[in-house]
Amino acid sequence: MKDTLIIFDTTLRDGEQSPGASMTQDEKVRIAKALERMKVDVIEAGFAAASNGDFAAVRAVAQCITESVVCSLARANAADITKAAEAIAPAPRKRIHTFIATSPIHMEKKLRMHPDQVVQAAVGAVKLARTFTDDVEFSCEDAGRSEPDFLCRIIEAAIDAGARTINIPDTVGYTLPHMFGELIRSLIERIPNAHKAVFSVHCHNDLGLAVANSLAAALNGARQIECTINGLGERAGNAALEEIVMAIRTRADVFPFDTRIDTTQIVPTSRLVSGITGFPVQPNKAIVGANAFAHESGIHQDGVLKHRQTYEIMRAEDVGWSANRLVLGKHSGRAAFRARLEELGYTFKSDAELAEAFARFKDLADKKHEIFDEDLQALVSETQHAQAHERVQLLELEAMSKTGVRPVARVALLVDGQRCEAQAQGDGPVDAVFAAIENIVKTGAKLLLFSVNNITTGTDAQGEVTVRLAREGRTVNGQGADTDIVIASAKAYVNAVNRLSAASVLRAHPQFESAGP
Ligand SMILES: CC(=O)SCCNC(=O)CCNC(=O)[C@H](O)C(C)(C)COP(=O)(O)OP(=O)(O)OC[C@H]1O[C@@H](n2cnc3c(N)ncnc32)[C@H](O)[C@@H]1OP(=O)(O)O
Ligand SMILES: CC(C)C(=O)C(=O)O
Repeated sequence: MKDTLIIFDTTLRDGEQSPGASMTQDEKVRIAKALERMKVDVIEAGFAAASNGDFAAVRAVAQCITESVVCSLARANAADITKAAEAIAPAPRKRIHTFIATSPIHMEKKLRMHPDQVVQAAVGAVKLARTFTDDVEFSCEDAGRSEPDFLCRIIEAAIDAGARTINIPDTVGYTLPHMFGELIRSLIERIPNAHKAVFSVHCHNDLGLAVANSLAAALNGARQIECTINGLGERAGNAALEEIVMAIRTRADVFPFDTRIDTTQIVPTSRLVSGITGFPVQPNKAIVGANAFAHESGIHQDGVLKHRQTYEIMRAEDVGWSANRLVLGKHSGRAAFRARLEELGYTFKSDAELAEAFARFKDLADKKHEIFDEDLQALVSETQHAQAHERVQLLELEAMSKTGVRPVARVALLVDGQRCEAQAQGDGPVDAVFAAIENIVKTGAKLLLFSVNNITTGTDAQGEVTVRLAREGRTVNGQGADTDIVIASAKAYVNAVNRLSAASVLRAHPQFESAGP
């Protein structure tokens, strides 16, 4: 019988610390539900003391998650811990995760505390957290650059104070796998009460070693790994959940433990997180990249056709992709469309939602001869997202580009049920389209990012556009997909406008309220 490795997902907390990845409460709840479906053991829902919005989001997650443990991060002080306890209170299974830095540089330069004060703060924090829940985790921030003797001292004290999980973060991604593994092994061996706690690791990817360091730690006794979907996280990100889980599953001959993760949920969850944050997954990303199970060269294709395992170490279906190339086109019907999407892990909430997605699929099939899984996933997340927020809809778009003439665009939108039209010139067709939309919705928002990715290959590929808008301290990402990138851009802009509206920013904006013909 193998040990169980606890998967602690921090997409909603450390993942959200990726610059530009902030999520609304509703989006966090959708991600938390997907994580629960995937059977993640612990969901770090946020940092309750960070803001009222973070508090409300942690609470909303705590109200709807029943199987996974819901956790909030808290500094080692009473105010943060009390807020965390209040936010997670509705969850049937709850954890407070308190932390303080233990490296000489952090203690001296950042906290400006003597090591004795740091130990005292850690003990006080753990004791206070234990008055709210038995499930308390303590992290030694920047453990990767901390002195092992001091780590032993503070961890022993934290366990005595009641911590049941001890997390050893490599906060700045500085360690190397053999060193980090050795650190974990020696801590477990040297700390007399180590057997009373689960040892955990939280690795950052500054040198691209987060997954390798996490696995080295687990091979040396850690039994919890903290990770995020698509490896999102502060700076270069955290260890990617999908890589950790699939390395352990695929190399079961090496790892004396397994996780409880339902791996078929990996790809749908990755797509959901990418759609919500606006961070595209690079095509060659392990497990969840569009090319992760694609074979391009003849010798490889020949090998795979004769015997799949010649070039595949995992089955695409096991992580939520399809093994066979999807053959869906303009002659397909609703039943095949729905069945294919169900195989991909999507369910439709209503017949209306299915009908809308199917209509979009037919439009797309008219324009491109091959529809891939990624096209379908983009199409469905667009439909589901549109239904959640659609206050503004794109009805018509005409953009004109001609050498020597300033591009001009005309758009027609449906704003709260009213048809509105406008036209504008711009430096390019996309600029003109954005200006025309702004002439109607008048958000005054600042465009922070515009990026185009092709979802599949070929000149008839769908372009997936991400637009980031900022207004009154609120930043949102909008996404749109189409074979025509000007239309995809307009959809993305309208999507972002809807998100601003959903975030209440525009409700208070009189010009938006009065937008009309
Ligand atoms: C490694 C990590 O990922 S840790 C998590 C990082 N995540 C975040 O910081 C996101 C949420 N943070 C926030 O919203 C804000 O930083 C808040 C609300 C927590 C604090 O805001 P402010 O009170 O304005 O403080 P500010 O962020 O400027 O500075 C942090 C303060 O916390 C102290 N601090 C940092 N870590 C800890 C800790 N673990 N325990 C106790 N105090 C700490 C710092 O020394 C500093 O104190 P000082 O103001 O007395 O110098
Ligand atoms: C708070 C801890 C776990 C953290 O995020 C880090 O050290 O990177």
